[in-house]
Amino acid sequence: MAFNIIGATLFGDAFFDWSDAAAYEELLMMVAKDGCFWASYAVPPFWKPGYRRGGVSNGMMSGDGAAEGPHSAEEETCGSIMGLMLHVLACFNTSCSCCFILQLYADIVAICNESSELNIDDVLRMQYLLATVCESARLLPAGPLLQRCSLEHDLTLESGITVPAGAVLVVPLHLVQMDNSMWGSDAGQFNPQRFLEKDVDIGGILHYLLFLILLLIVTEILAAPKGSNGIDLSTECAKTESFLPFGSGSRACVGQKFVILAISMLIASLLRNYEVR
Ligand code: HEM
Repeated sequence: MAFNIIGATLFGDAFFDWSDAAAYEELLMMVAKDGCFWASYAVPPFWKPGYRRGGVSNGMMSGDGAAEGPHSAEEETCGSIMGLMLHVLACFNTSCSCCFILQLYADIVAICNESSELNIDDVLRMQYLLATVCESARLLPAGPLLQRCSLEHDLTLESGITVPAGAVLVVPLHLVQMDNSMWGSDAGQFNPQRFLEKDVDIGGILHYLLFLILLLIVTEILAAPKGSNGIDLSTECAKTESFLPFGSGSRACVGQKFVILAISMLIASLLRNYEVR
């Protein structure tokens, strides 16, 4: 009810179809995001007339600065409820971000205390930092897809599907990297911790090519039974294969280790020297 009254007040029914569930959800997300953004600024609350007169326009508002009369007590109450809800959301997000940053900072400080100069070996020991960079690349891969094409031969996948020679196979990175069956029910959430759990090996990701060669040696040449060395190789491989911001296989990005280390080094240097607000 609160959303409908506020929505009708702010956006007008002419601008929005309230029976459209998907659009409604999108609107809620937009309001939530806007709410978090505006919550950090000293602007009048958006349910007050001054908010619109201030010329705020985000595409869904009329933005023409039309004069509003004083709002009713009901509208004010709904506005307060809405504001409270947005603040709870903002507090939750803020506390999550603080936790991540504090853990990162703790990781960096613990290692930097030992030496004054920050070097690659230090960064390689910052497991939480590396995990954070990997988790960012998982949720927001720089490229949306990978492509593969078998030029000469048809390719039969394990599932039995045959991809004809010459057909371009597109791998949608976002879908693979947010696959619940691979990453768990919280696949859509930012959680660097997942890379520190024992069945995901950051070293394996950083040294992916080496990892594949080792895997080949262990599983095929020596024909060692799976898990004989205490690690479930099929799980390791599957997890690593569902982490593809730098591609996979013989055509994987040659710069991937450099990139992860360079980003980690930059973040470590920044967080070590500056307080980020
Ligand atoms: C954030 C930075 C980067 C991202 C997200 C990225 C991502 C990728 C991706 C997705 C591929 C295709 C892999 C595949 O098809 O399996 C690729 C290929 C490649 N990348 Fe990167 N890359 C980055 C930075 C770099 C840097 C810094 C270098 C050089 C030092 C580099 C060198 C290459 C090369 C040479 C290939 C082609 C490899 C081949 O076809 O054999 N990349 N990269």
